[in-house]
Amino acid sequence: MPDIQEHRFPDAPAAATALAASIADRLAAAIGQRGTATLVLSGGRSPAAVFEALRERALPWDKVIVAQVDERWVPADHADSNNRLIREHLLQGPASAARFVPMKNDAATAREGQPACEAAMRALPLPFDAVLLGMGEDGHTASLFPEARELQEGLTTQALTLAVTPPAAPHERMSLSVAGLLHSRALILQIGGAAKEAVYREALGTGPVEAMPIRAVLRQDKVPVEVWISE
Ligand SMILES: O=C1O[C@H](COP(=O)(O)O)[C@@H](O)[C@H](O)[C@H]1O
Repeated sequence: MPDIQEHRFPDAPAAATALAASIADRLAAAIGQRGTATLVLSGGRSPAAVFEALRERALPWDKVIVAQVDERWVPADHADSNNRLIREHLLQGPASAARFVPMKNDAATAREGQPACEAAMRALPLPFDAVLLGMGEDGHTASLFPEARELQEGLTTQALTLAVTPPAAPHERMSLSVAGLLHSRALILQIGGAAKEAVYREALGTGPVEAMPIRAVLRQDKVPVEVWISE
């Protein structure tokens, strides 16, 4: 089992503020030690408030590299684009000086775009300083979905990235693999609300990783995991 540290908050705004402060401290420390910091971000609904609190933090943003945990293969201005979420909620004001390395490229499909995406991720300083994860109520994290035909590949490949067609969610995706997620100094999992906390508690129990891919993060022993829970 990894070192799992839980942080609990009475509501989402309190969790977002505290999590943003913790991430900012981590980035500042990385910049102090290595000159740059690499922050790898999830999309979906959960992280917007964290992004908004984080962009208010005083950091040498030009030394921060922002990359993605996963991306829907849609144009950058699409409502479902994680790229758009990051640009609109984080990369504003002083934080716009950060270097953003999006996953999506010009290829027509995620499968065709994967080699260039892989090269772009491999060109980043490794290990990443922090990876912010979300989790769906089906136990998926990044775009590693239960029952996706690429799930085994995502769990076993040594490539950092893979293309995924979700079985029950829109858009072909690009996702970090488990190996990609574990190229990190810290994995930070956001859990909002009672339903997701129940899924997270279930994932801590026994059962196959394939049924709840978040277990691949919760069962490894290479990278410490922080779980930020809001009620
Ligand atoms: O599809 C995705 O889902 C997960 C969870 O999203 P949320 O909306 O339930 O917060 C997210 O972590 C991932 O980045 C996203 O592409």
